Amino acid sequence: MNRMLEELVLLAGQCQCGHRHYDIPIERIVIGRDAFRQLVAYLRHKRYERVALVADERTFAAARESLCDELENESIHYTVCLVQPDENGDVIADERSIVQVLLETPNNADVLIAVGAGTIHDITRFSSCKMKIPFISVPTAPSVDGFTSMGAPLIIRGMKQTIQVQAPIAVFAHTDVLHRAPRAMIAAGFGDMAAKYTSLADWQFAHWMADEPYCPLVHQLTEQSLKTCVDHIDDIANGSEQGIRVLMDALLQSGIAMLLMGQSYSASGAEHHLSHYWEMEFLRRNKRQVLHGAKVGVSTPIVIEHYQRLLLPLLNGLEKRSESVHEEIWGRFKANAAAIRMQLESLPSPSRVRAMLEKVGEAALPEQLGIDPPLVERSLQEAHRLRPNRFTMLYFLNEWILEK
Ligand SMILES: NC(=O)C1=CN([C@@H]2O[C@H](COP(=O)(O)OP(=O)(O)OC[C@H]3O[C@@H](n4cnc5c(N)ncnc54)[C@H](O)[C@@H]3O)[C@@H](O)[C@H]2O)C=CC1
Ligand SMILES: O=C(CO)COP(=O)(O)O
Ligand code: NI
Repeated sequence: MNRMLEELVLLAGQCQCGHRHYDIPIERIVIGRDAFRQLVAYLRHKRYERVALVADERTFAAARESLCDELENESIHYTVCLVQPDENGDVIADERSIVQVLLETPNNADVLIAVGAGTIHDITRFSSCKMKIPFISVPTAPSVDGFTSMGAPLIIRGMKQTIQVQAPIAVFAHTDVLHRAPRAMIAAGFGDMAAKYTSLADWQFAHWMADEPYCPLVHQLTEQSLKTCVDHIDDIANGSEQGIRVLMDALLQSGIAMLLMGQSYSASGAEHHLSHYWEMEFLRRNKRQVLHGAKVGVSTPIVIEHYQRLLLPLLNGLEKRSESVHEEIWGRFKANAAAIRMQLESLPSPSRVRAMLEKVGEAALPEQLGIDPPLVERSLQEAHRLRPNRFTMLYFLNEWILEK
């Protein structure tokens, strides 16, 4: 794994895309049965004496025995902050959780350790950055690609917004812990990767249409992570050791791809915006949350269907510019029409994506997650507004083609 890290640092250093890539602050990535022993050796090497663990009740239970034994054997002093769930039993990366971590972390802590999945990482990532100390990642489930990124998607006053803060300085993933994670979380990890079909297409589109910063290397790294997951779908579906490892490698690599851009362009397109919209609506309705990867998994074929249904006819009638579309925007669309068509036609069919999701034990349709058709419809019309500076195909359709 560290070879992968070294290669990425080298590749990023040599990249000719013209954008300044963010430095990768991650010094070590360990995925294995001795991850916690190596974590303790790393803490010693860094001379960290005051360590603050951030977890929730479930994630702490998943890692406690092996992790705390190692820390205690080496007499490393640690405190534990167990982030409290909300009224529905969900731990949310919001103001309340952040304040709890800030209150319960000793002022002289040297480092925070996120012991959990996506939510605990985002709370820890944000809190540690504000405390001006580093954080270390201990993933308890291969459920998202956010462990190695620098963005923290937070719910602030009910709105899901992503704030760029910091990446971890090291990742220690214990394979036994990951292996014992609920199957739904492993399936969700696959869902977050399947979402890259549309996030990459949207990113490429935004670059063509609105000069959004773009890097072929970051695109390629993300695409490669997606491909490896698809190639090993049987292993992931079986939850085999090999499958978990492949999935975790892919999630970490996709996270580093985001980190290189300092933004989630490569990993989050309209399918993520739909998911964020649903998440905010569930919070408003006081409904139990649905896993992020499950939501972006089901939204991916919806977005593919939507794009192919609405954009292909536009591409077939390029001479008929509707009055509503700005001349320059239409000009760009026309100039890139062949590439956009190829992009749309190379996406897998919605039924193929749904079959993949079903294979890993993931929901294929939003209804299976309690997301009703009117909510899906509304999100297709409004979710692009959550990220108004991303020129996704959904943004293009809603702002220039459909609403006017
Ligand atoms: N920073 C970034 O770039 C990214 C951030 N995210 C964010 O991550 C969040 C979602 O994270 P998820 O990992 O999907 O869910 P999560 O972190 O909210 O965890 C879901 C539930 O699973 C439990 N859990 C975790 N590990 C467990 C284990 N080993 N055994 C039993 N229970 C366990 C947790 O306690 C929690 O109740 C979203 O807010 C999403 O926006 C997602 C992708 C990228
Ligand atoms: O979930 C993510 C990538 O998988 C991050 O996306 P956002 O930047 O939209 O929060
Ligand atoms: Ni995601």
